[in-house]
Amino acid sequence: MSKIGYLGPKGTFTKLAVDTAFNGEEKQSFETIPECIDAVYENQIDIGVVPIENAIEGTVQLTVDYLVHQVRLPITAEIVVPIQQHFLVHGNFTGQLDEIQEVYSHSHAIAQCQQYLHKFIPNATIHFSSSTGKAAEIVSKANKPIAAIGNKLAAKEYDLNIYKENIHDYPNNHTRFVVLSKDKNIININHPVKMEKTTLLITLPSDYAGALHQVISAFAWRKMNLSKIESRPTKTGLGNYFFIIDVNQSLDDVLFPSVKAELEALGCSVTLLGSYPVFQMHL
Ligand SMILES: O=C(O)C(=O)Cc1ccccc1
Repeated sequence: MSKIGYLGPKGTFTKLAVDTAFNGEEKQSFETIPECIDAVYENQIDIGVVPIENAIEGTVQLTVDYLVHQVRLPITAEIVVPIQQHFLVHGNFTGQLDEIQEVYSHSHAIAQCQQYLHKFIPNATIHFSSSTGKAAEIVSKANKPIAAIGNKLAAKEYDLNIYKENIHDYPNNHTRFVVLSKDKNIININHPVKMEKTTLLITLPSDYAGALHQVISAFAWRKMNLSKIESRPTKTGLGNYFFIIDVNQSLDDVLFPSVKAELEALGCSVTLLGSYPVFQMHL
């Protein structure tokens, strides 16, 4: 039986993702994304699950940067989960919304509910917490009118009332979670595979006109479909970037080696971050 770590504490969306995708396994919560990734690296756990991208707010930069710059672990699966954000208050709170002085949540959850916060409690102070579960924990222990943004599991785990359901600004809210493990054979997710994907990290040669165009062309003329391309600073100086590219197919012996050779001939470096199945969850 594998030991699975996740961004906790109890009641996070990551925990919901883990509970839906894996059953029966031993689970351990971590307060931060780097702690969870480190634990896989140091073999304290076999599998780590952390958020990587939200449909409304975009990439979870901490996850990408930690995986690229600090601890390289293969992505061995992706779990996509629908996200519903609720406004959670302490059970003792019976007052009006405008009495709420502070709102706690993960920065992505706050960003997903920007319009609701702006419209209904524009004067509340926003506090960012390491996760939505942590925010719910803080509210459960507080003795003043504060609120958290989180899911139904958090309301249940911390005995909070759902003051208002579905406060996220856009209806089609989903988050992608990456499954990280040294051994891809231990991943046992009994759900239909939606698609196969490969994630590459590409660094361009500096000062080379049209380099990005040529990189994209290498995939285009091979009819390799890209579902994401994102630039991030290399952290070596202003204006230096690497690209993370998601290709909608699994690693093979023909197309990927030839793309790699073509890009390397241009002076690019190409690193594989993972080739993995994508599972779409329905909660
Ligand atoms: O904080 C959580 O519950 C997480 O798992 C991270 C997150 C935050 C907001 C939306 C999706 C995932």
